[in-house]
Amino acid sequence: MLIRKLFKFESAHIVRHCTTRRCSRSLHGHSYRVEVLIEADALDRGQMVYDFALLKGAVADFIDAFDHAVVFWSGDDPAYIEQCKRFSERWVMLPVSPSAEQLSRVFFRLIDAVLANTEMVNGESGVRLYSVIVHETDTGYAQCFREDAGNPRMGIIRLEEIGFSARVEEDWANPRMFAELLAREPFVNRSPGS
Ligand SMILES: Nc1nc2c(c(=O)[nH]1)N=C([C@H](O)[C@H](O)COP(=O)(O)OP(=O)(O)OP(=O)(O)O)CN2
Repeated sequence: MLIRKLFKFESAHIVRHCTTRRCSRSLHGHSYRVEVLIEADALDRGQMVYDFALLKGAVADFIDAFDHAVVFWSGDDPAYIEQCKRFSERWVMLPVSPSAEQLSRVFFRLIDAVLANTEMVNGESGVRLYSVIVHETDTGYAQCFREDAGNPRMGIIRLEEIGFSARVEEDWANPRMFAELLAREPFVNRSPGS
């Protein structure tokens, strides 16, 4: 069975080498919507695949990292990167260009790592990330499946190569969340309200 949770954020980017000049040469923003689809073949003690409330912790915070942030590719012009960091205290650096496709892969890698590192304490079983959909506009979206997230022909996404600004990390409930994820320290799946 599948469940789906919707998240929203607004952010700015440039997508180098895309076909339109507007997109590849001018900083512009989008109101993104992110659909996170999770599957399981069993239900927890609450008779749920995975309690929606549990997605309001680390998963929500990782997506919120992109909110009111400028998102750039580490392979972009160093002068542009320097100015992004200088004039925006909220920024996210990615090892891939911030197209909708790559954002869906980045979110897949992050959320998959969160779930893999999560200690399930309410009888959840076989909980797996199925897919992530990133809507860049009302009319265009990209959908990442597991085989896309790890596809080297689309670019390797190593979590250690993602960078969040200090301000972004300070805004998280746990500012050490990303460092702990990289260190494979376990998350406990309690919701923020419990
Ligand atoms: N496959 C992709 N195509 C495009 C992407 C992308 O990430 N993946 N991104 C862009 C730009 O970021 C652009 O700003 C959005 O493109 P577009 O849909 O053309 O934007 P509009 O505002 O014109 O949307 P309409 O709903 O069609 O008015 C370009 N392409």
